[in-house]
Amino acid sequence: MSAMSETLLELREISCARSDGSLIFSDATFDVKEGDVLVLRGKSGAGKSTLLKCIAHLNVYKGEVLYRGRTPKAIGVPLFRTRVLYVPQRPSLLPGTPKDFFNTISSFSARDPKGSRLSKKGEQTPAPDLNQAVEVGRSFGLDDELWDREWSSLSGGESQRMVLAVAIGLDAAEVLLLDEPTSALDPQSSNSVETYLTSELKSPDSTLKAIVWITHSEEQGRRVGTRFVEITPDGIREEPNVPEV
Ligand SMILES: Nc1ncnc2c1ncn2[C@@H]1O[C@H](COP(=O)(O)OP(=O)(O)OP(=O)(O)O)[C@@H](O)[C@H]1O
Repeated sequence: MSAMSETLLELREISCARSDGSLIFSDATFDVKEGDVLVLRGKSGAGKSTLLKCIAHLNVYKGEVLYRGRTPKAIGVPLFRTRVLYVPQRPSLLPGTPKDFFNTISSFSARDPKGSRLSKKGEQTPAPDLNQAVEVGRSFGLDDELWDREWSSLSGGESQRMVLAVAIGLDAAEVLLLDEPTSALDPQSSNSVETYLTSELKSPDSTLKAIVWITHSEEQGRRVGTRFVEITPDGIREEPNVPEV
């Protein structure tokens, strides 16, 4: 293995405009390295969700995003999106069941147009396993039967945990882009999500290597974060690491 803290993402002068041409934010330039939990903060409407969607190539933007030194287009956008996975805050508009959703995304992850360049040397990328996602769901307190329910029939907190269980169970993402992942959860469920994600990140066998995490909770930010980036109208700045109290 090469040295620790490999660079996974490089953002270079990302800016994003509204349809009227006014800028939502500009000059987002930072790297995401292995082991980072980069907490993204800012007022409501500052552009946090928009920035995550730009990183995932789900929004039109100016500037450049590189994943392991390559552009999303060079990798193939559907595959790139499984490696750098945006996890929405509200999945309620999805059609079908969580199981359907898992299978649809699995098919993107299996479709690897550039062959083995992204997988570990000599290894075939294994097909995602629904059982693994169901396992993760159990650790978040989700009953197995929920996988066959329509998204629209799940509670806000159930669907929020379900989307996370899918994202982790796919076992394809090296970087998760989490958009207020526990906003609808009670403290206990929220804690199980935090614990699961941070221990996954520390496990050497895990595919997951870094997280960009939007939260409005200072406390949660302090519990999970290793780096802190704030979006303000004046620009995007990284804050010095606040020492543990
Ligand atoms: N599709 C869109 N069309 C027009 N404006 C948009 C669109 N998406 C986002 N915006 C605007 O871009 C700005 C940033 O929105 P965004 O959702 O990224 O903010 P946020 O920081 O994530 O906010 P919150 O904390 O409330 O979730 C807002 O002014 C929003 O109204």
